[in-house]
Amino acid sequence: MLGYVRKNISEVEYHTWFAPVRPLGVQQGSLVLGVRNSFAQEWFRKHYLELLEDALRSMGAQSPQVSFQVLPAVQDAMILPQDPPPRSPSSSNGRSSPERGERGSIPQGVTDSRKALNPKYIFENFVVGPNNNLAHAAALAVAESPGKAYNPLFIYGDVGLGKTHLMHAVGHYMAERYPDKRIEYVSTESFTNDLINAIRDDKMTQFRNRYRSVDLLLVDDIQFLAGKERTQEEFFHTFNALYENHKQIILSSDRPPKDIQTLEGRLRSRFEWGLITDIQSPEFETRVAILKMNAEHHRMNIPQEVLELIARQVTSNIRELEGALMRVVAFASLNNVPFSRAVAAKALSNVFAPQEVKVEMADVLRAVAGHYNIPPDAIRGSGRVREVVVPRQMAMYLIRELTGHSLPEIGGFFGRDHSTVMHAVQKVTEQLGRDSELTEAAAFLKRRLQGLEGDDSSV
Ligand SMILES: Nc1ncnc2c1ncn2[C@@H]1O[C@H](COP(=O)(O)OP(=O)(O)OP(=O)(O)O)[C@@H](O)[C@H]1O
Repeated sequence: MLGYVRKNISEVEYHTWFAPVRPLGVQQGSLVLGVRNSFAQEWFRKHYLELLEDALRSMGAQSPQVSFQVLPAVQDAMILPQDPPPRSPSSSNGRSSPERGERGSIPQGVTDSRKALNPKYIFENFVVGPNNNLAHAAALAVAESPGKAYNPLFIYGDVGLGKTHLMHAVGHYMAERYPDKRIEYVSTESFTNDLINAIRDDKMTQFRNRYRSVDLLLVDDIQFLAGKERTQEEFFHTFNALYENHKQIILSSDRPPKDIQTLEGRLRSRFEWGLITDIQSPEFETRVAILKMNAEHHRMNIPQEVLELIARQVTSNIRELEGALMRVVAFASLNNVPFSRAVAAKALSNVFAPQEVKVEMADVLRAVAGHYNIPPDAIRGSGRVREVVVPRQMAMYLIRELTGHSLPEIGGFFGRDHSTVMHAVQKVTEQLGRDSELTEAAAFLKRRLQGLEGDDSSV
């Protein structure tokens, strides 16, 4: 549709109105397009409805219908990680951030995709750990001496480990220091698509102009070149043109060049000219640090133990890690409960295999105190009235059941000896099944401490 529209209106009009439009789906036979505000909605209805219907007709629709909806404003506070920049061919080929002919240094017919860089993906937001420190150091070196340090820089690693983030960071770094430099970020898919369009529309000169006149070329997911001969051929020439002019090239891939099947030998060897570096899955500490940074970034005070629980749950993909944090935040906020390990475990239980929450003695004490509505210190104190003795025995029993602590350790926690704990555990065990109130309390507290029950207090 966009192709049709673009041919029928001016470039400026196209970029002003159509670049921000998002397809929302089909409702009752009508294609629903998301627009930025009610003014745009009105404008589309008045000026572009017919054009859009014609576009659909040209694609074979019998009785095309198009309607417009205002896109909801993005609320920064609730949306934690920013989405990665659009990668689909229709939205990431540079059209979303065009400045054709508007900037002195950019030749006509050439896009400046600096704005396509995700603002979140900067060096300052990149947590360095043993898993990524080499890739990080290499990216920094390249950012400081583009075209000189390592060319090309080839970063590979599994999904969601920060390859795109590092590439964009170099882009931002360069854009800040050298505002006149041209930076192009493109996914291999978009590159391929642009090439296909250029061939079809007889615009190869513009295509070559665009890619061969940049100072920094960032190409994501280069493994998708596999099997695409024409794209490889064109990319080969782009690569050579840039390389010979000492322009920096950074490539990312999910595997090293030698493992990309059906990649032409001459391209493979070029990819190996510079530096090949990988990113591994982050260690536990790095995962916690990433979560902490994300929480702080959004001014959310999330206890360390909650971050640790999330970091234990998601071990390999950082995008998923950030998603898990977002789920926990949304869950706590929707249910209006404070962040706790139990809340986090509950929030994540639908997505990930339920995880054993490691229960600490202090957790049990707090939960029991909350349930019986007495201060924790009273439970650990020396009082002998029934109101504190029952909760104390319950707490000892639950600690014995849910933690790996020994009788003397539990005794130490309560300032008593191990025989007192043994007696308490026996007492509660005997009462279970006989005393319904105590049985229910034990079952409820157990579930809550293991994160299987809603958290209405301060577990
Ligand atoms: N070291 C890190 N510190 C902070 N955030 C990170 C780090 N690594 C990755 N992230 C975040 O994880 C998310 C996924 O990263 P990114 O998109 O760069 O992964 P990728 O390796 O390019 O994945 P794909 O293979 O899907 O393209 C992003 O939100 C990014 O900011």
